[in-house]
Amino acid sequence: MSELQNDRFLKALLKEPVDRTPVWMMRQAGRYLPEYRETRSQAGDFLSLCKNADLACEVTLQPLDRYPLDAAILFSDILTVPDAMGLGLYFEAGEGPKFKHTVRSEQDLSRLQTPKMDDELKYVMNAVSTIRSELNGRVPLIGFTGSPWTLATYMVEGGSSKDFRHIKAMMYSQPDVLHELLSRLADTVTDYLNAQIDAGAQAVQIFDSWGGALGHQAYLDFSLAYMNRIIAGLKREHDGRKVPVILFTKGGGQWLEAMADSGADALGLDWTTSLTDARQRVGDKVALQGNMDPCVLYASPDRIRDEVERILAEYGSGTGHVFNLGHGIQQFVDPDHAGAFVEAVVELSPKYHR
Ligand SMILES: Cc1c2[nH]c(c1CCC(=O)O)Cc1[nH]c(c(CCC(=O)O)c1C)Cc1[nH]c(c(CCC(=O)O)c1C)Cc1[nH]c(c(C)c1CCC(=O)O)C2
Repeated sequence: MSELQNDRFLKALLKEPVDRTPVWMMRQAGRYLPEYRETRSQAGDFLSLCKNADLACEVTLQPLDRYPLDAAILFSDILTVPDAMGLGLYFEAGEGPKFKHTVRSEQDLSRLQTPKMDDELKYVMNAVSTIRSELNGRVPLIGFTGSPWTLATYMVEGGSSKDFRHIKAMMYSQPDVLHELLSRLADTVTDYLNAQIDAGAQAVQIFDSWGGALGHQAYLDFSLAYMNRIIAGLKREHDGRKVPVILFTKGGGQWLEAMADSGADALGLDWTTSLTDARQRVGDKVALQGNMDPCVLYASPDRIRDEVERILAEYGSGTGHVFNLGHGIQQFVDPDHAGAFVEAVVELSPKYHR
């Protein structure tokens, strides 16, 4: 495996000095790029694209060919895990993900399969190793998983949800069933991330997209507790180098202190939290990733640049910041605006590292 040519992303996550602030975008490979839409139509549909290592690799690299990004992220989806547990994932045009089967009872739980990383989920590991070899050391590759809580929301609701009524009803009236589901997910997801690390992932991110929908105590008991368990079970080294872990709870700004005790190296922040406050609260323990509102990319390149400058100043000088959006880039963004964002970070950030 060839030497890493650009390691400022890994260094910033470990709070080692860097020459400028590293930058990548959540969902950087996706529908806002015409070349992505082209490759997806070649694959037939989104899931076939995820399951074809060569095409998944191709779309992973597309944003890197356009922009000076400091990391690549595996092209896949968090819902590959519940799919491999037997729930039958499919995508309805314009409606997002759906499952053929849901998990709402003890009996549903007993039907769940325990997927093997070298069988049902082998295609993900093939994508990781194909991407690593194709990247050839340009930038590090990020692996990822959904958090147990976030995966469970899709498994219990049967798809996306606004109110989370089935899973919250379960949480309040059958907490043991939900704990059992979360526990099974924590074990599977720990294996899943370790298999990605073995296959070549150089950092991993846990996406807890819906942790912010929980009450204070419920977040600690039903989301964070299981993420703590995962992090404790991860192989944290590969090829003699530390594999940093990023924990991202969308809407989790109020729990940063508790999240900083999870063992994660970095916390992902959405745009509702100030980087100055976050750094004061937990900056001695963890690095911070974020946190521009993805909708800023609908504004002009000049306005985007101003916002990048504001966020760089909000974090302040020194390492420990990975620039990102506060959530995934949206499909209607102009690719040139995404370029203006990345270039602004590249151009404006060196003065914070002198
Ligand atoms: C909740 C969640 C999902 N998937 C994911 C999350 C957590 C992050 C978040 O909060 O956004 C994570 C994800 N999904 C995708 C990636 C790829 C890596 C990346 O570039 O960041 C990652 C890291 C590709 C994708 N995953 C999906 C697409 C769009 C599929 C298409 O091509 O039509 C992509 C590029 C599909 C997907 N997958 C999921 C939904 C709700 C949807 C449909 C949403 C929509 O329609 O915009 C579940």
